[in-house]
Amino acid sequence: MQQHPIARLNTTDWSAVAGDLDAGGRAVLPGLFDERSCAALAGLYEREEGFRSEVIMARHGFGQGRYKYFAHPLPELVLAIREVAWPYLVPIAHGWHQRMGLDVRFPDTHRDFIARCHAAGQRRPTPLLLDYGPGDYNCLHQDLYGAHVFPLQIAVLLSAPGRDFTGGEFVLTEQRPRMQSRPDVVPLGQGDAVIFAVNQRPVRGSRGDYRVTMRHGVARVRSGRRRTLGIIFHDAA
Ligand SMILES: O=C(O)CCC(=O)C(=O)O
Ligand SMILES: [Fe+2]
Repeated sequence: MQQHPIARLNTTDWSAVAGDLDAGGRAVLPGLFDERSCAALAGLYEREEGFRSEVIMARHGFGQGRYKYFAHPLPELVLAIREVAWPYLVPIAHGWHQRMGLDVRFPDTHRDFIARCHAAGQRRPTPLLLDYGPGDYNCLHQDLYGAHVFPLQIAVLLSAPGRDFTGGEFVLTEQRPRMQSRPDVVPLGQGDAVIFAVNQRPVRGSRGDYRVTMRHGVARVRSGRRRTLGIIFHDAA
């Protein structure tokens, strides 16, 4: 039997994750969700209750497709992932902040970070479910929702490529100083999670660290339906 997502987080090789994030601004956790967890989460999209809003992406020029932000109380699994992943991700975030010369440091618990967001007026939950049909896509973007930003986020692919949909690749771009953006397609299977940079990350150069700017998006879905769970650690203004 496959491990529960939380057990899977606790047995992850986080130094390997840190290495991947330092090398390329992203790390894949294969099979974070088993098929049952994927189906349970993806199936929530049709429900009326449990969400604070739905966004039709084309109306805002964000792409084509739709997404729903969860309302409080967040699904238990989403809450648990943020709380359990937090202490593993904070040292990585601190390493990046130190190398980028940013003063911000994060508290020991995610709960305390949320309290910080709330005190600054960032009170709306940001975890979301995304839903794409044939022809849909997600333009390159950054999930910044206010001054308080945790520099890493997680997306979990809930649908099975090849079986549920074709196309719809997860894409990152990296903008290096004075250079054009470099694309990075991240192959994901059903239940795989990708941890990636929200905004900037440090890269080691011959004369010390410099910053690159990351964006993420989704290539056109060719056929079928593709659903994703997005986990952002800061709340929104
Ligand atoms: O659907 C995806 O894979 C991308 C989702 C996304 O933009 C996010 O989780 O912030
Ligand atoms: Fe996003």
